[in-house]
Amino acid sequence: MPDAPDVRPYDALLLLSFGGPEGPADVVPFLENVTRGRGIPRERLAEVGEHYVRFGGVSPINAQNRELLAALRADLAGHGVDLPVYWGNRNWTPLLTDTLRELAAAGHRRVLTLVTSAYSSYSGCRQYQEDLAAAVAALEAEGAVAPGALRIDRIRHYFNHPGFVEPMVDGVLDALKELPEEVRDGAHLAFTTHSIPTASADTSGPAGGAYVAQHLEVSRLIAGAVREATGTAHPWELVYQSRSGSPHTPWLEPDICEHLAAVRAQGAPAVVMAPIGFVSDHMEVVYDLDTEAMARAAELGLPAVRSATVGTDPRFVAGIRELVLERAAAERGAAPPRRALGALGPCRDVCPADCCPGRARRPAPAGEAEER
Ligand SMILES: CC1=C(CCC(=O)O)c2cc3nc(cc4[nH]c(cc5[nH]c(cc1n2)c(C)c5CCC(=O)O)c(CCC(=O)O)c4C)C(CCC(=O)O)=C3C
Ligand SMILES: [Fe+2]
Repeated sequence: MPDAPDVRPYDALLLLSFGGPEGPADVVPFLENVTRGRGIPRERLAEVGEHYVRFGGVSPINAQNRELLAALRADLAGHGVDLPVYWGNRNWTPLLTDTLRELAAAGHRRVLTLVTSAYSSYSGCRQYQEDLAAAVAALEAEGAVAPGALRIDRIRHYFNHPGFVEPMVDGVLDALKELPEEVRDGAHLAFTTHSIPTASADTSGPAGGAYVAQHLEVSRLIAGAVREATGTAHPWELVYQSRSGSPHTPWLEPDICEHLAAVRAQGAPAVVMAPIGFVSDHMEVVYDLDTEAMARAAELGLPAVRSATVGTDPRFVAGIRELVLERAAAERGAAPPRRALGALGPCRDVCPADCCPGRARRPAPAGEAEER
């Protein structure tokens, strides 16, 4: 076996995710955790609660994270990477603070984090950093770690890493094959992601506008690769789903369901919905797309298929390993190769302090203001 890859300075890897209910009794407290202080209308909460209830009160997200955890552990072990992998969530058990307490008790002090969101936005990036800072502060306050002793970093955004994009290209190719042959070549590609308030989209990333720019880049990369593989230039568009918040606040549009009607009216013979905004088939995918948008497509008489998320695709898991080793090398002062597809280039390792602002400023982890 070749020498074990150098993971210094890190001594643990943390999978940080959203969390979801695991039974009917969890649904309301979970939604309360998600929406605390966020002014989500009651009707919207009741409606989203219904989506969970339809699935027996169980979100698929936790099982999917357990699978990702197992796949990561197997991949790291198979490549001699000596890093224990822990898992914690923002909104449901295992809660981040409990995971970090356990990890700290096991003696770990330099933690690298993988967040289950590939893009820059308040919800997908800064809010997770705030969660980490709050959890560390709680552990310091209870005396579980000395002040400043537990240091947590995050791997760079991976939306344009080949390990994320390539499995989705194959997913779209597979989805096209599921369509009846006579509508396949004319099929439109609808790349979908979570809608967010336009105000958050405008201020996302170091220079603003990163959320949409990054999704457009991934859409373009996938559409280009599909064209290369099939010889057909499928029309495509980036659209949004899972809008929440007050109807008076502008959120990114068009919604996938409106888009389906629009392309139907334009004469599209079929649609592939590609949920590029998500890393696994959690509730936003199985309800908002597979249930709601599919029903809309059926109503419109529009043949539609949904392509796969990356899930535990071995290329995605290997890509995470590569990003972990890349970041470790960078922390040791080396200049590792930083693979990224397309024109945007690799994201920086550490967000500037004014990146993806939320409503109220909360402290993010130490070192976030560093430029790299
Ligand atoms: C950008 C983004 C991602 C992708 C990045 C990432 O993965 O983080 C994401 C993921 C997810 N969102 C999820 C669930 C929910 N999101 C909500 C509410 C909101 N999401 C927002 C944005 C995002 N959300 C926003 C701006 C709100 C408004 C309230 C607020 O400003 O925070 C609500 C409240 C009810 C509602 O209004 O829908 C729920 C229940 C689940 C779990 C699914 C499961 O259980 O399987 C996942 C993975
Ligand atoms: Fe969400």
